[in-house]
Amino acid sequence: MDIEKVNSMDFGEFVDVFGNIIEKCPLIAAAVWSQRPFSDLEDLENHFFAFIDALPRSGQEGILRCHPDLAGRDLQQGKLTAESQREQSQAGLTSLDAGDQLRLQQLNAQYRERFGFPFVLAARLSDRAAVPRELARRLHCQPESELRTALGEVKKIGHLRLADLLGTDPAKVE
Ligand SMILES: NC(=O)NC1=NC(=O)NC1=O
Repeated sequence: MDIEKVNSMDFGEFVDVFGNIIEKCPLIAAAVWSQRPFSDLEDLENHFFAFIDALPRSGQEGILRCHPDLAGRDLQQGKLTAESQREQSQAGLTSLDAGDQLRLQQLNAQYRERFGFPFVLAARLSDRAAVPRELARRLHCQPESELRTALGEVKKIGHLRLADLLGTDPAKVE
């Protein structure tokens, strides 16, 4: 998909295609649409990220709260979005043994208790051994820096989802 095609989309098509770049936050695509035309695919991505950066803290935390837990209830109940299902499956989270699953649930609960939002990590860049390790590490971070870290992960997830849609090379994950 090239940038001319993106710039030619009407509102409905744009939100249909890009509505889940940020998990369960189609509002962001709805807002970004009105900023077309985009000079290139990176410019499109930067508009998504700029929207997130411009939100008040409540909005940024709201984005994090729209993310399903890794190996959490939505995964167990088959309620994940297609993108999230693919990501969590690629990280090996769909085949954890009972012990690993319980440990992740406990860590997720501790993290949510401490920060007030769920632990978010780009699962496609991780694996079943690294997820609990990274969760346990970040559990001890300060709230301000952890919010920035978590939003950085939201952007990595968004970058990978955009790369899938646009057929671009996902290599540039800063
Ligand atoms: N809490 C999360 O980090 N969720 C997720 N990360 C992903 O990469 N996909 C998810 O659903």
